[in-house]
Parts: sequence; C-alpha cells; structure tokens
Amino acid sequence: MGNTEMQGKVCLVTGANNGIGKITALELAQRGATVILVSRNRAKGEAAQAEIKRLSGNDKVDLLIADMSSLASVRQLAQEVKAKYPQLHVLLNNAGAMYTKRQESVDGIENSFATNYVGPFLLTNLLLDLLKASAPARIINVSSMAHKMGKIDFDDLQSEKSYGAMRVYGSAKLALTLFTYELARRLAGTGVTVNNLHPGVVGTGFFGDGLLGRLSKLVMLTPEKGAQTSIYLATSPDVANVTGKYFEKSKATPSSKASYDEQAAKKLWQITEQLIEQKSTQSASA
Ligand SMILES: NC(=O)c1ccc[n+]([C@@H]2O[C@H](COP(=O)([O-])OP(=O)(O)OC[C@H]3O[C@@H](n4cnc5c(N)ncnc54)[C@H](O)[C@@H]3O)[C@@H](O)[C@H]2O)c1
Repeated sequence: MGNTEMQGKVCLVTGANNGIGKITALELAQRGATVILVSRNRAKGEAAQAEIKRLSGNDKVDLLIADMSSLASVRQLAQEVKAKYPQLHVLLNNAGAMYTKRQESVDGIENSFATNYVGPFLLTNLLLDLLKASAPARIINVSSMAHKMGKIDFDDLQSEKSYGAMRVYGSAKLALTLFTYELARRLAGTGVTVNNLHPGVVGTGFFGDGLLGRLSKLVMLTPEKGAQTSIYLATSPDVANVTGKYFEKSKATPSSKASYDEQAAKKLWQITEQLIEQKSTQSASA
C-alpha cells in the first residue's frame, strides 16, 4: 500500500463487483480505506473482494449483499452497515443499470427507477444519521449525462404509458441528480456533502456481454479512467467543502436545466417517500 490518505475512513461502494465500482473500491482500498463492497450476487462479490484484497494488500475489505432495486434488501443493508460500523465517511451510490424492456422490481416499481434512483434514495436516507455523526462525510451519486435526455413526468413516473430504455434510464438519472441537489440543500451546515457525476462513456458490464459489450471495451474509456471522477470526489481535499454539484472529468460542470428545478426536486422527494411507504406496506402484507 503506497498512498494511505484514506486510512481511518470507512467507504461504502454499491455495485462494487464490476466496472467503475470495482475500480473505485480498489483505489479506495489502495489508499488505506476500510471499504464495504456491496454486491447483489454473492459469488461475484466474493471474487471482487478477494481480488481487491490481493491487489491492494489491504485486508479491510468487507462484502455485504444487497439488491438495490428491492426496498427490503436496501433496509437490510442499512441495518447491517449500522450494526457493524460506528462510522461511515463515504457513501458511493454507484450501482445502476439500463433495461431494454420495461420490468418491475419485487416491490412493483419500474426497475430502472427502482435501481438507479429509489434504492439510492432510501439507502442514503437510512444512512444519513451515521454519515452526519461521522462528519466530515461525503455522498457521491453516479448519475450520467443521459440525465439530459430524461424528464420527470409526474403523471407517469413508472413509465406505464410509454417505455424507451434510454429515455427511462435518463429520467431515473435525472431523478438522482434532482435528489442530489435537494439533499445538498437539506444537509447544509452538517459537514456532509453530496455531489453527482458522469463517469464518461466507459466500456463496462453496462453494455452487456454481446457485440455492443465487446465493442465498448475496445472503443470506450477503460473502467480505470471511468472511475477517476468518483475517486476524486471521494478523496480529494479540493472538494472537501463542495456540495450540490455535478462533475465530469473531475471538474464541476452544469447539469441539465431541468435538474435545477427546486420545486420539481421537492415534489419528487415527497412522492418518493410516499411511494416507498406504500410499496413497503404492500410488500410486507403480500
Ligand atoms: N459505463 C458507462 O458508460 C456509464 C455512463 C454513465 C453512467 N454510468 C453509470 O455508472 C455506474 C456504474 O456502471 P458501470 O458502467 O460500471 O456498469 P457495470 O454493469 O459494469 O456495473 C454496474 C454495477 O451495478 C450493479 N447493479 C446493477 N443493478 C443492481 C441492483 N439492482 N442491485 C445491486 N447492484 C446492482 C451491477 O451488478 C454492477 O456491479 C452505473 O450507475 C451506471 O449507470 C455508466
């Protein structure tokens, strides 16, 4: 282990078994952090855990299993984190996916919205007290430039009326960006910052195992490059007091006009809380 700037810091990375998340987790471990990997799949999570321990020489690499699209699983994850760790300094909401066809999560929420937005919203809120108690702390949401193609349609948040993979993915990322800014306003003065980012167009598992996936690995950014903005936001002293911003290539840059709509952000927050409550009750009584 060369650089030990993150020694004593506890960092949680979702979607850490592959792509950008795995490299982010590895580099945090290389810098001495205690890293909690969150993976949906145990075997893939264990393989990433072993690889990260071996490559970093850091043994403080934990693995927790959770499906970010499931409200119960996210609640269980937050409970496990709080039971095991008295402090949490970095929460990196990295897990995300795009779905070609409309499908629903176990709670009956459209899957792109559930995975890219509702899961991170719930996890973050459940871990806020721990983050505040550990301040200075940082929350980092991996959004996408696809948020610029998104729209928050309050009459069709579940994309029941029409579905287009990219549009729905972009809308879920726009929701994540709106959440980032609303949370930054709510966290002012707490010592907990929250920023979001576009990692670049990166050749990862995101593009699948088919031709596009194979091509993406040839022509797009490597996961090592794609992880750099996440790592910068998690570690750099330059951004210790920066909050409520959108980053590309480790530079703050404007996100879409729609993402700065404060009224939409407040309304979305309220509706998301109601949705989570309603779906949790339904799932519990099913
Ligand atoms: N690759 C790109 O070009 C690109 C561009 C913009 C944004 N992003 C975003 O970057 C983030 C990382 O993606 P990546 O490119 O490394 O892709 P990836 O598919 O290689 O990694 C995504 C990770 O998220 C996990 N994940 C997906 N759904 C999950 C769920 N329901 N529960 C738990 N984990 C889940 C996957 O298992 C995987 O570990 C995502 O949020 C993605 O939307 C990627």
